[in-house]
Amino acid sequence: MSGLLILGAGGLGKVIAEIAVLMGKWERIAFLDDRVELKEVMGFPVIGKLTDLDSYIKDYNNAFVAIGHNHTRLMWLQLIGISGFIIPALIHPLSIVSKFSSIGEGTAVMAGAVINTDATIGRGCIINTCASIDHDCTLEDGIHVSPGARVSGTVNIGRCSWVCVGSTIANDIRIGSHVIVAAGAVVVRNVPDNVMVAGVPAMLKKVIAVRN
Ligand SMILES: CC(=O)SCCNC(=O)CCNC(=O)[C@H](O)C(C)(C)COP(=O)(O)OP(=O)(O)OC[C@H]1O[C@@H](n2cnc3c(N)ncnc32)[C@H](O)[C@@H]1OP(=O)(O)O
Repeated sequence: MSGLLILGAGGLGKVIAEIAVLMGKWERIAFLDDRVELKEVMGFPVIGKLTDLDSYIKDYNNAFVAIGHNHTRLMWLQLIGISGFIIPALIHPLSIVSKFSSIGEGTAVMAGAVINTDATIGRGCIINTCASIDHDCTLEDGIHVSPGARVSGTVNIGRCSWVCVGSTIANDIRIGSHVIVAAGAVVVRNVPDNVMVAGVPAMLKKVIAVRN
Protein backbone atom coordinates (compact mmCIF):
# COMPACT_ATOMS: atom_id res chain seq x y z
CA MET A 1 0.00 0.00 0.00
CA SER A 2 1.19 3.51 -0.73
CA GLY A 3 0.03 7.08 -0.99
CA LEU A 4 -1.83 8.94 -3.75
CA LEU A 5 -1.50 12.67 -4.27
CA ILE A 6 -4.32 14.24 -6.29
CA LEU A 7 -3.51 17.52 -8.03
CA GLY A 8 -6.68 19.61 -7.93
CA ALA A 9 -9.39 19.44 -5.26
CA GLY A 10 -12.32 20.67 -7.37
CA GLY A 11 -15.23 18.61 -8.68
CA LEU A 12 -13.00 16.40 -10.81
CA GLY A 13 -10.59 15.88 -7.92
CA LYS A 14 -13.43 14.77 -5.67
CA VAL A 15 -14.63 12.19 -8.21
CA ILE A 16 -11.06 10.96 -8.61
CA ALA A 17 -10.67 10.62 -4.82
CA GLU A 18 -13.84 8.54 -4.63
CA ILE A 19 -12.61 6.23 -7.40
CA ALA A 20 -9.28 5.90 -5.59
CA VAL A 21 -11.08 4.90 -2.38
CA LEU A 22 -13.12 2.32 -4.28
CA MET A 23 -9.99 0.90 -5.92
CA GLY A 24 -8.54 0.34 -2.43
CA LYS A 25 -4.91 0.55 -3.57
CA TRP A 26 -3.68 3.48 -1.48
CA GLU A 27 -3.45 3.79 2.30
CA ARG A 28 -3.06 7.60 2.19
CA ILE A 29 -4.85 10.04 -0.14
CA ALA A 30 -4.25 13.79 -0.10
CA PHE A 31 -4.83 16.77 -2.39
CA LEU A 32 -2.66 19.59 -3.67
CA ASP A 33 -4.58 22.74 -4.61
CA ASP A 34 -3.59 26.36 -5.12
CA ARG A 35 -6.49 27.64 -2.99
CA VAL A 36 -4.44 28.04 0.19
CA GLU A 37 -7.53 28.48 2.38
CA LEU A 38 -8.66 24.95 1.49
CA LYS A 39 -7.48 22.55 4.22
CA GLU A 40 -9.64 19.49 3.74
CA VAL A 41 -11.97 17.98 1.10
CA MET A 42 -14.12 14.88 1.71
CA GLY A 43 -12.09 14.15 4.83
CA PHE A 44 -8.80 14.13 2.88
CA PRO A 45 -6.20 16.80 3.70
CA VAL A 46 -5.15 19.49 1.26
CA ILE A 47 -1.46 19.52 2.08
CA GLY A 48 -0.03 22.17 -0.21
CA LYS A 49 0.02 23.93 -3.57
CA LEU A 50 0.68 22.25 -6.90
CA THR A 51 4.20 23.62 -7.00
CA ASP A 52 4.93 21.89 -3.63
CA LEU A 53 4.74 18.56 -5.46
CA ASP A 54 8.36 17.45 -5.03
CA SER A 55 8.30 17.67 -1.21
CA TYR A 56 5.69 14.91 -0.98
CA ILE A 57 7.15 12.10 -3.09
CA LYS A 58 8.40 10.13 -0.05
CA ASP A 59 4.93 9.85 1.51
CA TYR A 60 2.86 9.81 -1.68
CA ASN A 61 4.65 7.86 -4.37
CA ASN A 62 1.65 7.94 -6.75
CA ALA A 63 0.19 11.12 -8.24
CA PHE A 64 -2.81 11.90 -10.43
CA VAL A 65 -3.71 15.16 -12.15
CA ALA A 66 -7.38 16.12 -11.65
CA ILE A 67 -7.45 19.32 -13.68
CA GLY A 68 -10.25 19.72 -16.21
CA HIS A 69 -8.44 21.87 -18.77
CA ASN A 70 -6.92 19.38 -21.20
CA HIS A 71 -3.70 21.19 -22.04
CA THR A 72 -3.00 22.12 -18.39
CA ARG A 73 -3.67 18.54 -17.29
CA LEU A 74 -1.09 17.22 -19.76
CA MET A 75 1.46 19.82 -18.64
CA TRP A 76 1.16 18.71 -14.99
CA LEU A 77 1.17 15.06 -16.05
CA GLN A 78 4.55 15.66 -17.64
CA LEU A 79 5.80 17.39 -14.47
CA ILE A 80 4.73 14.60 -12.10
CA GLY A 81 6.47 12.13 -14.39
CA ILE A 82 9.67 14.18 -14.30
CA SER A 83 9.39 14.33 -10.48
CA GLY A 84 9.40 10.53 -10.38
CA PHE A 85 5.84 9.80 -9.22
CA ILE A 86 4.09 6.60 -10.30
CA ILE A 87 1.12 7.68 -12.44
CA PRO A 88 -1.80 5.25 -12.22
CA ALA A 89 -4.93 5.07 -14.34
CA LEU A 90 -8.01 5.57 -12.12
CA ILE A 91 -10.76 3.20 -13.22
CA HIS A 92 -14.12 3.12 -11.46
CA PRO A 93 -15.04 -0.46 -10.50
CA LEU A 94 -18.49 0.06 -12.02
CA SER A 95 -17.17 0.94 -15.46
CA ILE A 96 -16.74 -1.68 -18.18
CA VAL A 97 -13.27 -1.76 -19.65
CA SER A 98 -12.45 -4.47 -22.18
CA LYS A 99 -9.42 -6.54 -21.30
CA PHE A 100 -8.48 -6.10 -24.96
CA SER A 101 -8.31 -2.32 -24.63
CA SER A 102 -5.47 -0.18 -23.28
CA ILE A 103 -5.70 2.79 -20.95
CA GLY A 104 -2.81 5.25 -20.64
CA GLU A 105 -1.30 6.45 -17.37
CA GLY A 106 -3.04 9.39 -15.73
CA THR A 107 -6.36 8.58 -17.41
CA ALA A 108 -9.64 8.45 -15.47
CA VAL A 109 -12.57 6.21 -16.35
CA MET A 110 -15.69 7.22 -14.44
CA ALA A 111 -18.72 5.26 -13.25
CA GLY A 112 -20.83 3.69 -15.97
CA ALA A 113 -18.34 4.35 -18.76
CA VAL A 114 -17.74 1.61 -21.33
CA ILE A 115 -14.50 1.09 -23.22
CA ASN A 116 -14.89 -1.63 -25.77
CA THR A 117 -12.60 -4.14 -27.45
CA ASP A 118 -9.31 -2.97 -28.95
CA ALA A 119 -9.85 0.66 -28.00
CA THR A 120 -6.67 2.57 -27.18
CA ILE A 121 -6.98 5.48 -24.75
CA GLY A 122 -3.98 7.77 -24.35
CA ARG A 123 -2.40 9.43 -21.30
CA GLY A 124 -4.20 12.01 -19.22
CA CYS A 125 -7.64 11.41 -20.70
CA ILE A 126 -10.99 11.66 -18.92
CA ILE A 127 -13.69 9.19 -19.94
CA ASN A 128 -16.49 10.69 -17.92
CA THR A 129 -19.66 9.27 -16.40
CA CYS A 130 -21.58 6.90 -18.70
CA ALA A 131 -19.54 7.85 -21.78
CA SER A 132 -18.84 5.05 -24.24
CA ILE A 133 -15.85 4.46 -26.48
CA ASP A 134 -16.46 1.62 -28.86
CA HIS A 135 -14.27 -0.98 -30.52
CA ASP A 136 -11.06 -0.04 -32.31
CA CYS A 137 -11.13 3.64 -31.33
CA THR A 138 -7.89 5.50 -30.77
CA LEU A 139 -7.89 8.49 -28.43
CA GLU A 140 -4.65 10.44 -28.22
CA ASP A 141 -3.41 12.12 -25.01
CA GLY A 142 -5.34 14.72 -23.00
CA ILE A 143 -8.81 14.07 -24.39
CA HIS A 144 -11.97 14.60 -22.35
CA VAL A 145 -15.08 12.64 -23.33
CA SER A 146 -17.82 14.21 -21.18
CA PRO A 147 -20.76 12.48 -19.52
CA GLY A 148 -23.03 10.47 -21.79
CA ALA A 149 -21.07 11.10 -24.99
CA ARG A 150 -21.10 8.23 -27.48
CA VAL A 151 -18.05 7.45 -29.58
CA SER A 152 -18.83 4.74 -32.16
CA GLY A 153 -16.41 2.15 -33.50
CA THR A 154 -13.11 2.95 -35.23
CA VAL A 155 -13.06 6.64 -34.37
CA ASN A 156 -9.74 8.49 -34.00
CA ILE A 157 -9.59 11.58 -31.80
CA GLY A 158 -6.58 13.90 -31.71
CA ARG A 159 -4.71 15.29 -28.72
CA CYS A 160 -6.47 17.61 -26.24
CA SER A 161 -9.89 17.45 -27.90
CA TRP A 162 -13.06 17.80 -25.86
CA VAL A 163 -16.13 15.73 -26.73
CA CYS A 164 -18.84 17.52 -24.76
CA VAL A 165 -21.75 16.13 -22.81
CA GLY A 166 -24.27 14.02 -24.71
CA SER A 167 -22.63 14.30 -28.12
CA THR A 168 -22.46 11.42 -30.60
CA ILE A 169 -19.73 10.52 -33.07
CA ALA A 170 -20.55 8.15 -35.92
CA ASN A 171 -18.25 5.25 -36.77
CA ASP A 172 -15.05 5.58 -38.84
CA ILE A 173 -14.69 9.30 -38.14
CA ARG A 174 -11.43 11.21 -37.59
CA ILE A 175 -11.66 14.11 -35.13
CA GLY A 176 -8.58 16.36 -35.14
CA SER A 177 -6.53 17.73 -32.25
CA HIS A 178 -7.74 20.62 -30.06
CA VAL A 179 -11.30 20.15 -31.30
CA ILE A 180 -14.44 20.90 -29.29
CA VAL A 181 -17.50 18.84 -30.16
CA ALA A 182 -20.27 20.87 -28.50
CA ALA A 183 -22.93 19.38 -26.23
CA GLY A 184 -25.50 17.30 -28.12
CA ALA A 185 -23.71 17.45 -31.48
CA VAL A 186 -23.91 14.53 -33.89
CA VAL A 187 -20.68 14.21 -35.87
CA VAL A 188 -21.05 12.39 -39.19
CA ARG A 189 -18.04 13.81 -41.09
CA ASN A 190 -14.34 14.12 -40.27
CA VAL A 191 -13.40 17.21 -38.25
CA PRO A 192 -10.08 19.06 -38.82
CA ASP A 193 -7.76 20.31 -36.03
CA ASN A 194 -8.48 23.42 -33.94
CA VAL A 195 -12.18 23.92 -34.54
CA MET A 196 -15.44 23.78 -32.61
CA VAL A 197 -18.34 21.92 -34.21
CA ALA A 198 -21.94 21.88 -33.01
CA GLY A 199 -25.45 20.84 -34.02
CA VAL A 200 -27.14 17.94 -35.78
CA PRO A 201 -25.43 17.16 -38.05
CA ALA A 202 -22.39 18.89 -36.55
CA MET A 203 -21.18 21.93 -38.50
CA LEU A 204 -18.16 24.18 -38.07
CA LYS A 205 -18.91 26.94 -35.54
CA LYS A 206 -15.52 28.53 -35.03
CA VAL A 207 -11.77 28.16 -35.24
CA ILE A 208 -10.01 27.71 -31.88
CA ALA A 209 -6.77 29.53 -31.11
CA VAL A 210 -4.49 26.86 -29.62
CA ARG A 211 -2.31 27.65 -26.60
CA ASN A 212 0.77 25.43 -26.61
C1 LIG B 1 -18.98 16.11 -15.00
C2 LIG B 1 -18.97 17.34 -15.88
O1 LIG B 1 -19.67 18.30 -15.66
S1 LIG B 1 -17.91 17.32 -17.22
C3 LIG B 1 -18.25 18.83 -18.13
C4 LIG B 1 -19.39 18.67 -19.10
N1 LIG B 1 -19.55 19.91 -19.84
C5 LIG B 1 -19.59 19.96 -21.17
O2 LIG B 1 -19.57 18.96 -21.84
C6 LIG B 1 -19.63 21.36 -21.74
C7 LIG B 1 -20.84 21.58 -22.62
N2 LIG B 1 -20.75 22.91 -23.14
C8 LIG B 1 -20.88 23.20 -24.43
O3 LIG B 1 -21.17 22.36 -25.27
C9 LIG B 1 -20.66 24.66 -24.77
O4 LIG B 1 -21.69 25.05 -25.64
C10 LIG B 1 -19.30 24.91 -25.40
C11 LIG B 1 -18.20 24.54 -24.40
C12 LIG B 1 -19.08 24.11 -26.67
C13 LIG B 1 -19.31 26.40 -25.71
O5 LIG B 1 -18.08 26.80 -26.18
P1 LIG B 1 -17.83 28.33 -26.45
O6 LIG B 1 -16.45 28.43 -27.00
O7 LIG B 1 -18.14 29.15 -25.24
O8 LIG B 1 -18.88 28.61 -27.61
P2 LIG B 1 -19.65 29.94 -27.94
O9 LIG B 1 -20.56 30.28 -26.82
O10 LIG B 1 -18.64 30.96 -28.39
O11 LIG B 1 -20.54 29.50 -29.17
C14 LIG B 1 -20.17 29.61 -30.52
C15 LIG B 1 -21.38 29.30 -31.34
O12 LIG B 1 -21.75 27.93 -31.16
C16 LIG B 1 -23.10 27.82 -30.69
N3 LIG B 1 -23.15 26.71 -29.73
C17 LIG B 1 -22.44 26.58 -28.58
N4 LIG B 1 -22.73 25.40 -28.01
C18 LIG B 1 -23.63 24.79 -28.83
C19 LIG B 1 -24.32 23.55 -28.76
N5 LIG B 1 -24.10 22.69 -27.75
N6 LIG B 1 -25.16 23.22 -29.77
C20 LIG B 1 -25.38 24.08 -30.78
N7 LIG B 1 -24.76 25.28 -30.90
C21 LIG B 1 -23.91 25.62 -29.93
C22 LIG B 1 -23.38 29.16 -30.02
O13 LIG B 1 -24.76 29.41 -29.97
C23 LIG B 1 -22.64 30.08 -30.96
O14 LIG B 1 -23.40 30.20 -32.13
P3 LIG B 1 -23.47 31.59 -32.97
O15 LIG B 1 -22.04 31.88 -33.35
O16 LIG B 1 -24.35 31.25 -34.09
O17 LIG B 1 -24.01 32.59 -32.00
